[in-house]
Amino acid sequence: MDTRFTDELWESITPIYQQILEHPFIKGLTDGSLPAPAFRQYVIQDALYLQDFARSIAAATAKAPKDAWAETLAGHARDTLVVERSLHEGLFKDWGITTEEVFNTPPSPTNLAYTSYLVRVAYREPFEEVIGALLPCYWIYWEVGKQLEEAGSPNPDYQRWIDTYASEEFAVPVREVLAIANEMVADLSDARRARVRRHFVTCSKYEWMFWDAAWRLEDWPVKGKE
Ligand SMILES: Cc1ncc(C[n+]2csc(CCO)c2C)c(N)n1
Repeated sequence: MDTRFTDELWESITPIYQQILEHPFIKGLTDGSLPAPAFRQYVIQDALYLQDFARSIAAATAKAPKDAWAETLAGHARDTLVVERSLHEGLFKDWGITTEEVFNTPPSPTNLAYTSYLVRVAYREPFEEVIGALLPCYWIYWEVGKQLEEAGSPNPDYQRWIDTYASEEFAVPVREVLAIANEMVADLSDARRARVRRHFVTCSKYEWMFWDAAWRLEDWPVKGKE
């Protein structure tokens, strides 16, 4: 498998990835210093994020030029809703929050910006650009999961989160989407590859911002009747 394209993509986000590893939210997962309200805000916002993420993969499925890719992506759209929800629902139960309350929570400004970007790319741009936008979500979580696994966490909730993303089970969809990314660029011009990379970099920044927003307990700076 020729991985030159995805190697190049990762190369373009190394400074962003370093800043993710150094972020106090990520450091706080392993040393246990992450305040519980920040983790809780993260998990609630993530449940909302996954609804739109799943729909963006479904849109990529509809645009896939090869049946094999459509088949893979259809499975990911389903698994996003089913598998990750199980991690979240266990936590909501422990915290005494109902799923209704979670889904009635307004998305934070950063969450809305990130998901709106994903959905916009998914609905109006060509297949390869949608994959470029979706890829950081898979890949960064896998790399972060593997990195944090070595250190572990004294907090069982944080350890469970780390275990989810460091697991071999989670590696399968990551490898599948990386393979699609490398295959899809075979006949693409440099200009079209550059557009894929642009989305990849933008969404990698949003991944940093998503953790940062929870860390800051980000809220809307003005209030309406919610
Ligand atoms: C903000 C945010 N970014 C990435 C993920 C991880 N993730 C969500 S869906 C999916 C694809 C496979 O189900 C992956 C890897 C997350 N949970 N939250």
